[in-house]
Amino acid sequence: MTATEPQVAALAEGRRPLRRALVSVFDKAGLLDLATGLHAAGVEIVSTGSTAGRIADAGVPVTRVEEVTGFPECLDGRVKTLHPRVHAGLLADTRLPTHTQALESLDIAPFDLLVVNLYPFTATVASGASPDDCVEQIDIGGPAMIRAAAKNHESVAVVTDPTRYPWLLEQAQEGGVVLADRRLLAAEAFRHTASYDVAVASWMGNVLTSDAEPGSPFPGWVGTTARRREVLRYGENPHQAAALYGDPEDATGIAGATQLHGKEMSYNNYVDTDAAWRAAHDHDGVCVAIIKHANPCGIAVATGDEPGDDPADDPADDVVAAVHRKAHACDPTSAFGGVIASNTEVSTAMAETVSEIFTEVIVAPSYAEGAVDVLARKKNIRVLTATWAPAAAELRPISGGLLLQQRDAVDAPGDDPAHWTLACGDPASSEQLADLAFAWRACRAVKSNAILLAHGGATIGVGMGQVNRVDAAKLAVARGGDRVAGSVAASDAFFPFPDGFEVLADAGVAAVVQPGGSVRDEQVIEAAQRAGVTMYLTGTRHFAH
Ligand SMILES: NC(=O)c1ncn([C@@H]2O[C@H](COP(=O)(O)O)[C@@H](O)[C@H]2O)c1NC=O
Repeated sequence: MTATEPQVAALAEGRRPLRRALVSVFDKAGLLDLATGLHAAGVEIVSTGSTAGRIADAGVPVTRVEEVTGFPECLDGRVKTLHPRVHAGLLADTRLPTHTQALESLDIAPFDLLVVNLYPFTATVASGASPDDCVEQIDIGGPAMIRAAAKNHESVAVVTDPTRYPWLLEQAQEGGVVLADRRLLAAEAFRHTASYDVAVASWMGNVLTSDAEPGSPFPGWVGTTARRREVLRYGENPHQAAALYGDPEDATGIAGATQLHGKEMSYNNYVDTDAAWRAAHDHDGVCVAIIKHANPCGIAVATGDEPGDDPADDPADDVVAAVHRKAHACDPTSAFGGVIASNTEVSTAMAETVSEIFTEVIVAPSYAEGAVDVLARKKNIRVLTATWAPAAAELRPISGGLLLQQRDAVDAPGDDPAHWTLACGDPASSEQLADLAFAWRACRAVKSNAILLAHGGATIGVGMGQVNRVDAAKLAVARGGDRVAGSVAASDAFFPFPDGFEVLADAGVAAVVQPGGSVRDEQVIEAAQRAGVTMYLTGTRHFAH
């Protein structure tokens, strides 16, 4: 038989012809178009159980895999393709005469194409299915075939993603798949089985059983996989290349945020937006956080005194706009070029104010009608919607390894003022207690050492990232200016000496909340007593490094 003109052209391009395909897919989307197209391109189709049934029902010729193996599918589908006649056909390197001779002597035809997608293990686990049902959805034969074909990409093209079918049919019509594409497909295939195995191994080691040490939530192994979502213009600095990774199908959190307007997100935008989003979700009720370089330059919450409650209020004003104004008033100088996060819908009134301020990013769960148009008056502001989906644990790379810790949620007993200990002074008034509770939650968003001053449900001075608590207190007081007298303060960790506290007392702070637990607590409390300052101890610490 002599080659046709298109076949000669295809061979000259290095295309490997597709003569025989094995198709075994759980997700049948696009299957009939694929089978019809492959058949039209002259490809012989071998297929499993219900995949073969669908193809045959569509009137496309198909060979059932049992006809190839001479062995029935058995054990409820646990054994279908796990047979030397399948795997020899997928693994024979047809460049090698010894392999082709072996196939001939065993009367096995090679496969040029494998199309497989796997049992939906992750979706089954997510559905809350029983352990037996989850185990049943661990695909064994599919990954075995994918790995075999991917290893043998010199001879076989392997497709695991149904979105590739139209492309595959084009290749079939053009005479086959070139080696460069077979290599790409093989890499995709191994990533696919690797991600699948990470999901199975994580479930087996964390849910079905656990090798964590007694009292510890951490398993003996962690696996994580991520795909490139976006190449960023540059990293933290212009000379650093950077990209965003994650699960492109996961629309949660800041990595999965939707951008409604503005320039592309930068590396620093992502870092700051994540910090802002987290800060805005550390509070119940309406909260707006403004972040710069991962530190707050203003956080505020609704206290019930905002516009909207009183009929005399300006109808064009509202709670979230007022909360944003309070947050912005903390440090307008630093808020220039900041990132704003609101844990509630952004109103047009808030959008009007924000549109007057140079802002890098604004993120919220939603925007009132017209609010995005108002924000979009500024060409560059990035406007995002996102969902709040905090991970239970956080990974941080260090040289030579990774640190893993539980997320620092503000839900410890010490985060509830009802569990605080009044160490000295008069019990705080209800307004002061509300401000102390707010300050305590807000200081979790500040890089240590953190001292945060608050009044009226808003930060008024933040001292962050200092290597001693005295300087953090001085910075907070300097930023608070004439608003400090009568305000309240929170310290993210204990005062090791009275000096840091004394900076606050000298500036007129009326009440302080801190974890306590220093060997010099007594001296610190005595200093508070002398100064007539109310001091509460939480017993909980909120370092953020
Ligand atoms: N056990 C086997 O030999 C086997 N071979 C292929 N599969 C899987 O069976 C599914 C297709 O089965 P069906 O054509 O019956 O719908 C595919 O998701 C494929 O990955 C198998 N099933 C699970 O391991």
